[in-house]
Amino acid sequence: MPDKPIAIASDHAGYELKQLLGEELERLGYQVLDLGTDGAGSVDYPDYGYKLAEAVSEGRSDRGVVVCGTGIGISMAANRVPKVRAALCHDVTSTRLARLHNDANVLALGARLIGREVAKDCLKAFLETAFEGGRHEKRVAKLG
Ligand SMILES: O=C(CO)[C@H](O)[C@H](O)[C@H](O)COP(=O)(O)O
Repeated sequence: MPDKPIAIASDHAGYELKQLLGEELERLGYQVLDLGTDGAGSVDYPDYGYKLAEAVSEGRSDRGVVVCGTGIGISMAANRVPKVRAALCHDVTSTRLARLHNDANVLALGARLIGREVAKDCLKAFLETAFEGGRHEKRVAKLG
């Protein structure tokens, strides 16, 4: 298990799935850093995308999960923060490849697009798949 917690954040559209994934993380034995939102009331996804990305960029967490309705807006926000590589994934294959090839440190999910079981499978793949390195090292380095 990592020393640092897994950070999670969402807007209102992703709130329910974020809660579910937080519970799943705890069930799997991970520490969780929940950065909100804290209910189903309408909020703005950039606020939570930035908040989580800053926690990863500053080293308070090595991995994070962000959720909004589609995963698009919150991943756009997260990717504006230095050292963050957020990958919007819809299935286990894209999630595995985001780790293997891109060394993604943030998983973005769309709560209105994927089911709960797929989301949990993506979460597990995100946490359990190592970066492949090799030819991918210099490409990831070019992302800054
Ligand atoms: O940012 C998004 C789209 O890229 C998210 O899906 C938001 O959750 C969505 O836009 C929120 O929509 P709502 O109608 O305000 O619930």
